[in-house]
Amino acid sequence: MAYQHNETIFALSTGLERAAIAVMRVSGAGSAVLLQQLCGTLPAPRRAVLRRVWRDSAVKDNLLDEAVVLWFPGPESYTGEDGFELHLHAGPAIISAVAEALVQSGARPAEPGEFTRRAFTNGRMDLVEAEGIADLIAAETESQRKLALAQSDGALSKLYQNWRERLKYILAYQEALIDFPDENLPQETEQKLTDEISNLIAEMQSHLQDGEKGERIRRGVVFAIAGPPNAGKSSLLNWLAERDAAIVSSVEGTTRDAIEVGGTLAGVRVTFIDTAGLRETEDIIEAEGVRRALFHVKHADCVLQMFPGATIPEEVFSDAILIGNKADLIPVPSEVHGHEVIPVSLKTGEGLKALRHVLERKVESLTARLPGSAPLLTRARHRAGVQEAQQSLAAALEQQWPELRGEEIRLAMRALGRITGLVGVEDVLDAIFGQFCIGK
Ligand SMILES: Nc1nc2c(c(=O)[nH]1)N(C=O)[C@@H](CNc1ccc(C(=O)N[C@@H](CCC(=O)O)C(=O)O)cc1)CN2
Ligand SMILES: Nc1nc2c(ncn2[C@@H]2O[C@H](COP(=O)(O)OP(=O)(O)OP(=O)(O)O)[C@@H](O)[C@H]2O)c(=O)[nH]1
Ligand SMILES: [Mg+2]
Repeated sequence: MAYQHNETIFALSTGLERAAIAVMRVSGAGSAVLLQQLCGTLPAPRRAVLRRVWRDSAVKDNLLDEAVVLWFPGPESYTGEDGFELHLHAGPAIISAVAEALVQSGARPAEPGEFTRRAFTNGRMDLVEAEGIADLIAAETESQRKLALAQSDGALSKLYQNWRERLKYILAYQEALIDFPDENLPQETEQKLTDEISNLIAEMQSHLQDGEKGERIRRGVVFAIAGPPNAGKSSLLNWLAERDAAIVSSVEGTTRDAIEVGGTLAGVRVTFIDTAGLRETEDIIEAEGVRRALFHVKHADCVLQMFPGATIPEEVFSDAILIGNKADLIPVPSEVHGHEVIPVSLKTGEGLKALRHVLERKVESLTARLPGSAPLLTRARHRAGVQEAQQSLAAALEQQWPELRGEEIRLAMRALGRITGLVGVEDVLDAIFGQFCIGK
């Protein structure tokens, strides 16, 4: 898509559901003329004022609304361009009349993420911060909110920038080695460079090995509920979901499709997946259900492995919490193959409070961080970039020739620069900003 900066764009930046106030946001070079046309003289920068909004204020043609108006002259604005906001009464007729007036005066509706894309292009924020803003808008839980706020505020960007800056220094010394081969830099300096590269590799390693906590907080912790038919898996899902999400029946093999339900535990987004009862079966549809169940067992962050009463499972899945159900009917063993069992009854409710407690602790341990620890990795895109940088640095250490070593360091810098959007990112911008909502 050819990118036009001079076009003036507008969008409704508040939710589409019925609300009292609607914020119409405008950005671009034509903003001053547009605002004067609608509301008369320009208000003081960044001050909220009450104004009448006209289709054409000069001739007092067609009063559209009385609104709170904000004028944001560039570059001290969100996008870095001239812009303004109309805080309108949220009547659909008002919103469409104002939108029509804006279009008639040459503005066009913004594309998803276009305001933030302009902010990025105008150097108001980097790509990692822009992604943080998208996450902030999507955040549904406390942990998502905190993670996104730190990222949109530049904490993660600083980490990547710091690595890149340090590589720049290393490269400068490397270049000195290349340019003045005779004036051999002291052995000590060479050792320092090698040490610093090793330090960076180690720092990147600990960032990459954060147990995917950031990614988990973003997408949610996934629990798969698995076990033999009739164990009470769907009953458990319904209890967790607080609604009748899955069919419960005494017929073995009731559940076939995997049924996903979202929720919040300990301030963290979670997904519970109910699956088909695991057994050998001739029924091809049920067999497909079992195949899918095993897929979820393999990919979940934690398996809630359920068995009914005394029917002890032969194997315990890795990362599993063992739940012995139907404690009202049959005594449940307190451990299986050395693993602790949580006895519950989905019928009487016994043990469920203790189970919720165990799940909350599990979620906490899967996402917890030490206070003051380095920012978490949040996206596969960043992970790929850091991995690439780390591989280039490992290759740099292998190189004997300063020229080739310098080349590897440059590749590492490039990989980091792509994460924050400093270099070579045109190809990813459409994909990144296309995921934003309109009006952001
Ligand atoms: N009404 C309204 N609320 C909003 C936004 C908005 O655009 N409009 N935001 C949009 O995302 C967020 C706040 N972010 C903003 C970031 C920068 C500027 C801005 O004008 N910055 C100038 C001036 C700063 C100042 O007044 O000191 C600057 O940084 O130079 C405004 C909002 C959340 N709330
Ligand atoms: N007595 C008793 N019955 C239960 C309990 N939990 C579930 N049941 C019953 O056990 C039967 C099976 O429950 P489901 O939740 O459908 O079991 P499931 O594991 O999803 O079974 P499949 O989908 O066939 O794999 C139903 O009749 C439930 O009412 C319990 O704690 N005690
Ligand atoms: Mg079921």
